[in-house]
Amino acid sequence: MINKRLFRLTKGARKWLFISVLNSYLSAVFYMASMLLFALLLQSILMGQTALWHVLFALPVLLALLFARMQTNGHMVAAAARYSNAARSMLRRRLYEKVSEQEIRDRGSFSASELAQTAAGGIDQLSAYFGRYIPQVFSTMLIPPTILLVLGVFNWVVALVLVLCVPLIPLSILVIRKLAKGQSRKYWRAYVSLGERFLENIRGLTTLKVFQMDETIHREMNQNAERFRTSIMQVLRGQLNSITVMDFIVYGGSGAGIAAGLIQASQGNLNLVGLILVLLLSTEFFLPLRYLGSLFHVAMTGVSAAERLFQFLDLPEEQYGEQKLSATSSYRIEAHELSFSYDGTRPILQSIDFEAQTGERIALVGQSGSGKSTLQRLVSGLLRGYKGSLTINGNEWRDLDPDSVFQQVGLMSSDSRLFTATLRENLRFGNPNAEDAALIAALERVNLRSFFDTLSGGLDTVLTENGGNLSGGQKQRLIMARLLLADRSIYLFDEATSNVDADSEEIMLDVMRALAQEKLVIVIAHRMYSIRDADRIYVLDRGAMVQSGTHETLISEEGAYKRLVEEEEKMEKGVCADEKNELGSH
Ligand SMILES: Nc1ncnc2c1ncn2[C@@H]1O[C@H](COP(=O)(O)OP(=O)(O)OP(=O)(O)O)[C@@H](O)[C@H]1O
Repeated sequence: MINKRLFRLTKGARKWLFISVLNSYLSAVFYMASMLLFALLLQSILMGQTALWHVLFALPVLLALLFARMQTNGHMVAAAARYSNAARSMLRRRLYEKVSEQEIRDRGSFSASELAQTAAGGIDQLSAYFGRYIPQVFSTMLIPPTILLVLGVFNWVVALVLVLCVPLIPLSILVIRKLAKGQSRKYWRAYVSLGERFLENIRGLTTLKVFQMDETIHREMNQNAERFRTSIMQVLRGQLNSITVMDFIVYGGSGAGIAAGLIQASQGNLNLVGLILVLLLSTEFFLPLRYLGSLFHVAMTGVSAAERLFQFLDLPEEQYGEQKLSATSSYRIEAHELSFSYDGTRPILQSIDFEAQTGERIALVGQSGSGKSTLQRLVSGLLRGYKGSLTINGNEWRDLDPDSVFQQVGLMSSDSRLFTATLRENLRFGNPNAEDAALIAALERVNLRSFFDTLSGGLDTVLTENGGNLSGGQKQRLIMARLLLADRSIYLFDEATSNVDADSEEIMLDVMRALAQEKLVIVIAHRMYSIRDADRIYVLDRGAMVQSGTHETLISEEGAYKRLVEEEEKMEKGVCADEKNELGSH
């Protein structure tokens, strides 16, 4: 009835659940006490035995009980909301931790938009699960048995009739639950798929327009929306049907209890107070069960969202050590027989030997898919789970605490991002304490000073999403300035200069060369000419390290490096010839 894993997650917040259930129970007790008092008063009125002090005593007590019930109801709702909020923030925190851990590794079948939807809508669906459903399960276990006990004191036959009707409710809940589970899953899948496709299509709208696919996708989106509408209607229909069945059982059951009470009273087995209580409490006996039943659909939808969430949380995790990497002025990275696989089956890197140290500019080259980025990620400490040895200053990477590694390592790739914030805020991601003068000096190092001077807002200029109001070259140079402000000891550049103009590339390459005077710089290059003067070049081929050395030694060997250089030269000649032909034809 309660999803054990979801319930276990709320360990730290159960105090609020206890307070909510306690208040719900007290509220029911106050109600029963007020009904008993009311029944006694009514009996004395009907029997003509009412004295003035009866009324003077009963009225304030009734009012006090009413007030106490109102208060406990308020506390019940507030505590349940706190329980729900605490549970949802725990889930969100766990999800965000996992997302940041999983960012580099395989996210399995989970797209970014599904995760965003789960974090927002999915976890919100659980609001009713934690805030209403779970407290109600416990209240239902406590309140109806207490009412039964009170009625049983007056007449056990009435109590028995009510008890006999009870199994009908869990039975109907079980049937509804079976039917509803499939519907809730379908609803959640339709919801996620609609959101996912919508986000993807909006992001790729220009591409869709260029290929004149926007109309087709529009129609597809309409079909998705219709599927979503149908599944929502199914869930609502199921909910209405189940409420109708519940109502039938609740009012039928309380009718049976009242009928039994009347028969017992007519046979002289139930006094007037007892009869009035049967009339007033029979429906109250069934109401918690009915309310629980009506929450089932909401709860099931939340659980369906949680199932996907748990599948994500259960993806294998990176194992990190706790050893701190001590800060020093010189670092040496060594890999020996280093192998890696993302999924444990397909080898991506095989028996790699590699070394690099402060004061060097090291280049990694190779065909697309040869494993360069994977090696970079291992060296940056983002990926673990490797076989063989990878050390930094003699410390095995897998034993190190990731934060102490990230303090020394700066990584820039072609998909490093800028944020929707001012220029100053974006730069300060690198160093939150940097003064404006330091920010401007960093801009100067990447030759953005003159551009900065043209901005009317200066450092307060707001950048749109991922630097949308900058050119490709300006964006990458700005990201580089941010990295320089971080002042790391080891700099990793993964195709940082791809998609930038020749001028920007030259500026960025100069910065890398200058950095290598006193830092350790490892560059993944897609243009071979840009790393000709590197201290050492490593050549990867299908996950294996096939060559290493300087440009001069490598170009003199018949091997993968020479082939890569020749391919690039051939391509460049081809481009030049095309350009000449084009000019000739004009
Ligand atoms: N997160 C991932 N999960 C599973 N496989 C991955 C993942 N990232 C990369 N791979 C696979 O690992 C192999 C090496 O990829 P990697 O990105 O390291 O190559 P690369 O040499 O940097 O390629 P490119 O020059 O095209 O960027 C590829 O076959 C790729 O499919």
